[in-house]
Amino acid sequence: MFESIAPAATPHAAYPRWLGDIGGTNARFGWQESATRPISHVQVLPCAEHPSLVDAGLAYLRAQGLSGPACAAFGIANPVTGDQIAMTNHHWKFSIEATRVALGLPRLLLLNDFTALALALPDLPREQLRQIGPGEAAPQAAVGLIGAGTGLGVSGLLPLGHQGKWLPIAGEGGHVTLGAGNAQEYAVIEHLRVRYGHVSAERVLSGPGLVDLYHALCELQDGQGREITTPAEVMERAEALPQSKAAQALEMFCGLLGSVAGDLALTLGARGGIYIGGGIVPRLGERFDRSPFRQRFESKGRFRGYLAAIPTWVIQSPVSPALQGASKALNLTQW
Ligand SMILES: Nc1ncnc2c1ncn2[C@@H]1O[C@H](COP(=O)(O)OP(=O)(O)OP(=O)(O)O)[C@@H](O)[C@H]1O
Repeated sequence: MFESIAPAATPHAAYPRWLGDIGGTNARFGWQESATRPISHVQVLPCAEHPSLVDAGLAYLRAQGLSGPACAAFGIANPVTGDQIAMTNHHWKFSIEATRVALGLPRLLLLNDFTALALALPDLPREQLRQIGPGEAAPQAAVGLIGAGTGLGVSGLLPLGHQGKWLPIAGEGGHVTLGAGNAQEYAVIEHLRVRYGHVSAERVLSGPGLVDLYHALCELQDGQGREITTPAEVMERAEALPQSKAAQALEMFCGLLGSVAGDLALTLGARGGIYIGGGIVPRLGERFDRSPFRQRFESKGRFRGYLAAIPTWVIQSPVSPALQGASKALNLTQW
């Protein structure tokens, strides 16, 4: 529990700061020299090219010629429930304390990557958001965050009183059970259930999930299409062949994302809006705007009107805003 989210005195406010956003595919690092300076030295390192987080971190510091951070905060695509981390969608496994020592850090804070991203939402410039559909944010209302990348990240912010303070959510909403909205989705989910047992939202709403969804549609139709093995290939084929199974997979992906985002909005009472992050949706560009996303977001029976009033935005920031959120987390006590 959070006892307080008031800004802490030093040493938590120490600089320079080393910031990280560690996903299942990419580790993004940045550096913040002082409270008044923007994050600089941003570099993306493919996780697969480094045997451990320590190796990736040291490679970053070497490449950028940086040393001696006063503290560090890394968002990571994982629950952070104690000292031991075993990444859900990558093989890195480590002790936070051993990592702190190996990197020579006076303080290392690890938090969920979408909790970090949620902390950055109130400061996101409007020009880095693209609204999908209608709706207007209610002031001082909860906001939701969902993002498909290697996995499916979910978080949000709950308003604390009326002083513009927010409580970020550290949950694992990507692993909720995925529900079907029509017979075709039901058939795909049933196909995946036979394979995985539990079909979480992430089993479909992620990069690997898009490939599995495409393969499920192939199996349920003509059995052709196994040569496609990456989400980028599914997207390319969908773009080239609008009647293809790849295009159907992408439509279904967007519709299911809308449905899960609508569930999140209902659960949180997120009348402040739903933000869409992660690496997949921004790559869809305007195709996402034309997709069934928004219709499925609103399609919740008697709550259609409630959802129609809630805005949905795609985050289109050039630099991962989770780095800013990680920096903000360092200013909060109890982290
Ligand atoms: N050109 C592309 N088109 C579609 N998908 C792509 C493309 N390039 C990469 N991807 C997919 O995007 C996903 C990575 O997204 P992102 O960069 O958000 O990941 P991440 O931050 O490392 O992951 P996460 O935080 O979800 O664990 C991977 O599944 C990858 O295959």
